[in-house]
Amino acid sequence: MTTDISIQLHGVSKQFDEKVVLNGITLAVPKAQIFGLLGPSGSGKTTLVRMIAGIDVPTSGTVHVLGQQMPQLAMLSKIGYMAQSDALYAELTAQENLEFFASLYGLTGTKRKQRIHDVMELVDLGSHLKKQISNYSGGMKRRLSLAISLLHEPGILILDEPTVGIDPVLRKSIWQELTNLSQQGTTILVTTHVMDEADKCHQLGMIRDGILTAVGTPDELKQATSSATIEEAFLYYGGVKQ
Ligand SMILES: Nc1ncnc2c1ncn2[C@@H]1O[C@H](COP(=O)(O)OP(=O)(O)OP(=O)(O)O)[C@@H](O)[C@H]1O
Repeated sequence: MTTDISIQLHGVSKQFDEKVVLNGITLAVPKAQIFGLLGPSGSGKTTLVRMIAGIDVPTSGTVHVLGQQMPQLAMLSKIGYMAQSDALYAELTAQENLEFFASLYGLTGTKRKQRIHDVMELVDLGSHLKKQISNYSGGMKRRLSLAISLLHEPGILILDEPTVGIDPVLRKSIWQELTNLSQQGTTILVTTHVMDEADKCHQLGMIRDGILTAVGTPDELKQATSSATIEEAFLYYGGVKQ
């Protein structure tokens, strides 16, 4: 495996009982790239990112992250994962949630304090640190989940629809930060339904019924489908446009 590939999948399939959800996915994501996964609801995006994060295992095929076969406990500290549903402790404050995750990642002392401050500023929740999560809105919970995934400065960031419920102004600054992180060497895998976000990715993978139907830069996918926009290309690969 070449060292400049951060995420490598070979023939990854996943079956739940009789149902084939992913079918033979082979994919390589280079280091420092923002790779977007696009596909209709139920096409298998979450199932795929969960296997890359090491939370689930393929029925067949292999997943390597930074050259290590997944799942692997030692990779926990190298991966930031933001799931679609927020994994937060509702009865605790934001600060207590952040401190819990920081301790999982071995962050202590001044460094922990600094990181908590930095990630909360980034998601514009700096003034809500002491608030109990049960009093957070849906969008605030999403932002806190994103902050937690960034806490330990992971080399691999896996974000499952990170900007759902986040207003356009903050969405823009979050994407600016994702671009900065990728420029500093972070590899980012993101699922999205938002087309202007898809356009900001270096490469896109289109998934339909568990099959990776196309991979390329936004411009390549537009050209290949004679589409003026990514939305049109998405509809083509999603099977809507004839
Ligand atoms: N644990 C499970 N057991 C059985 N079926 C499952 C399980 N997890 C996912 N599925 C099925 O796998 C398919 C793909 O689901 P997945 O959540 O990966 O899709 P998705 O592309 O992320 O959808 P969305 O965009 O709506 O989030 C769906 O039909 C779903 O019902």
